[in-house]
Amino acid sequence: MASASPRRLDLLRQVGLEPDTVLGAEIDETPKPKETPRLLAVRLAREKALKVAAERPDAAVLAADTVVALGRRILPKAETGAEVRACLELLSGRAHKVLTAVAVSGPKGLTSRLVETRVRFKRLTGADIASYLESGEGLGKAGGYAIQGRAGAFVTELTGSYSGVVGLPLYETLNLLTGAGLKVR
Ligand SMILES: Cc1cn([C@H]2C[C@H](O)[C@@H](COP(=O)(O)OP(=O)(O)OP(=O)(O)O)O2)c(=O)[nH]c1=O
Repeated sequence: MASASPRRLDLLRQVGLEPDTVLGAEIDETPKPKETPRLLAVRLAREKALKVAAERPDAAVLAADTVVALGRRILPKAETGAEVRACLELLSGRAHKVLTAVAVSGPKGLTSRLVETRVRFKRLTGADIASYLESGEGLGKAGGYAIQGRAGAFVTELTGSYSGVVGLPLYETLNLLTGAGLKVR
């Protein structure tokens, strides 16, 4: 598995899969000029899978990438409290999309899937944002929040894949692994 994300590993384990090796794939995640959120997610997932596949030519490699988008606007992976606040202010009271791409490099080559989930947040109060910032949970997360934590209480509607929002859409991942000729129990 080409991921340094403990959440992705937890999701795989949730369905009884245990990767032989877990290796982070460090790549440049900067969007290209005018790149759409969907194309960005797919490109990065594929690049992560290929990078680790080059290091481990005989292994099957699974990678994923999550991008949060408001229309065509890509929200950053929030690295500071100020970025978390800016993301939450944008997401408050509206619907956004979480795009997670999964890529598998296996015996049949490289394949990928894109999973799109629409998430609506309640209108956030100043107190909601302040206490979320204090929790620190939004740091390092695409779009500045993690649905599996306190921000779960901000969600009024979700259409798509919950596991996709957390970082690895399980139904599509299992299908992709099976389609790539890998045996998954
Ligand atoms: C929206 C959202 C994102 N996230 C996380 C999932 C991803 O780990 C992260 C998005 O960044 P990614 O670049 O997709 O992943 P990563 O850098 O954490 O891990 P790796 O590339 O090694 O696989 O945001 C949540 O945990 N919960 C959420 O609700």
